[in-house]
Amino acid sequence: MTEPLKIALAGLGTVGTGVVRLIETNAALIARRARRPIQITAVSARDRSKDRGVDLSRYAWADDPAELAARDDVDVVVEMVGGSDGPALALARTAIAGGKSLVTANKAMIAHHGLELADAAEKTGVALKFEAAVAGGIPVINGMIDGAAANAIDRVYGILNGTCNYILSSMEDTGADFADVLAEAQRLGYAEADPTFDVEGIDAAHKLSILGAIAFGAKLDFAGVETVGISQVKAADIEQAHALGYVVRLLGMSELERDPAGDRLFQRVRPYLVPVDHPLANVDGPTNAVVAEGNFMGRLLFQGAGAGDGPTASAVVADIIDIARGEKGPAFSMPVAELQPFGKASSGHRVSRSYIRFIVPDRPGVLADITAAMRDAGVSIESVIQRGDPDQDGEVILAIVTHEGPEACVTEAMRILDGSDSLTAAPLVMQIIGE
Ligand SMILES: NC(=O)C1=CN([C@@H]2O[C@H](COP(=O)(O)OP(=O)(O)OC[C@H]3O[C@@H](n4cnc5c(N)ncnc54)[C@H](O)[C@@H]3O)[C@@H](O)[C@H]2O)C=CC1
Ligand SMILES: N[C@@H](CC=O)C(=O)O
Ligand code: NA
Repeated sequence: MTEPLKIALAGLGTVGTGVVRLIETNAALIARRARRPIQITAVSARDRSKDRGVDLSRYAWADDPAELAARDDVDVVVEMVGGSDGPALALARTAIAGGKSLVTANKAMIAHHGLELADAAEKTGVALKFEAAVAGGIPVINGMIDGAAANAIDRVYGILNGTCNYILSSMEDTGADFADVLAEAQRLGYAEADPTFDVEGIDAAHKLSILGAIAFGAKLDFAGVETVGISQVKAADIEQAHALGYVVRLLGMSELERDPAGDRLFQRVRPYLVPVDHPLANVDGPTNAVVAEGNFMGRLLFQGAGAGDGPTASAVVADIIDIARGEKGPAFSMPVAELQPFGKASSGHRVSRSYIRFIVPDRPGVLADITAAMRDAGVSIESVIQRGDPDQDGEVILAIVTHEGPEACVTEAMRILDGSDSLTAAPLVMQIIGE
């Protein structure tokens, strides 16, 4: 019998418990595919006595996850604790330095420290793998590194956060309140420990920066992602979008802008209006979808569960199986030293149609102030929609759809209106994506 691959699991929450259940349920199948058994030897979490619905009595227990990296009966450390720094990073560094391969689901840690960890893994000759960190159960990292390896990729974009997609599509279907849907996403195990990371777009930005590094061979640049979340999106925006033939989706968009003076990387996460007949418009619930455009393959669409215990565990165990088969390729598809430090492309010169929602007092002159700001900034208006009566505070929602034009002009119009007494809240701008 071939020697088993011995693994230690740090973190036994949604993902960690899913991994135990998957490895136990599919042990024989996994052993055949991995060409050797996968054996859990030790586990660690905060609370030993908690009932997780899985039997942990066969595995050694460590109160401190860092102890796992020092054990002789561990070949691979699997980090499912979370957090960009703290115990997760300490464990990752110690494991790699000690010659153990690392599998992690932690996009925050990879977005902040992935290059350092990948470099260390190259030096010690171990594997660093993080398929679960981007789009949960969808094999998008493997797909980009292996399946799309022959292509120059110019653009990669999609729905990268299951919690936000669950919130937006539930609000759309049921008219439910933002806070109630978020609480349900937390109960189902989709949300981050701090759900601000989900709703403010930070989690999607972590994933987008990782994806961009792999797709373009770029030096990972999380700080370069322009990030806006969904916390300002109101039920009225979703209704309005629907009336116009769109749905609202939080998208991550990453594009390599070719320029003889030096290519630049555009990275942005924000809510967009997506036409109802676009493939991303039908992506509902915690489902994620990633579109990659390559010069020979054309447009590739990956779609599947982006969050939750089973799908995420599936991605974690796929990485473990790859390691069992001897796969140790560079974490970001090429050695860290070869990744390109592209400059940051700004969004200002990008051309799009925009939806701009204002909350205004119900009095004469307000519309004139707004349209004057648009005129002065060079924004051409396609339609103005005021729906319904003023609410109990005497406020009215006013939505403007612009013609196609440079985004910098919309930004300038918002600057002119900043602090105006014709607005009672900051406006919300959402770009409208094309086909
Ligand atoms: N829940 C999901 O659908 C997905 C989660 N992820 C990532 O997987 C990782 C884990 O996520 P979840 O399982 O959802 O989190 P969770 O909160 O359900 O579980 C975290 C586990 O880590 C342990 N832990 C936390 N702090 C610790 C500490 N200081 N020392 C020892 N143990 C500690 C907890 O006891 C718990 O067992 C995170 O990096 C998350 O971003 C990735 C993809 C999907
Ligand atoms: N909180 C994340 C979990 C998976 O990455 C999400 O909602 O997508
Ligand atoms: Na994935």
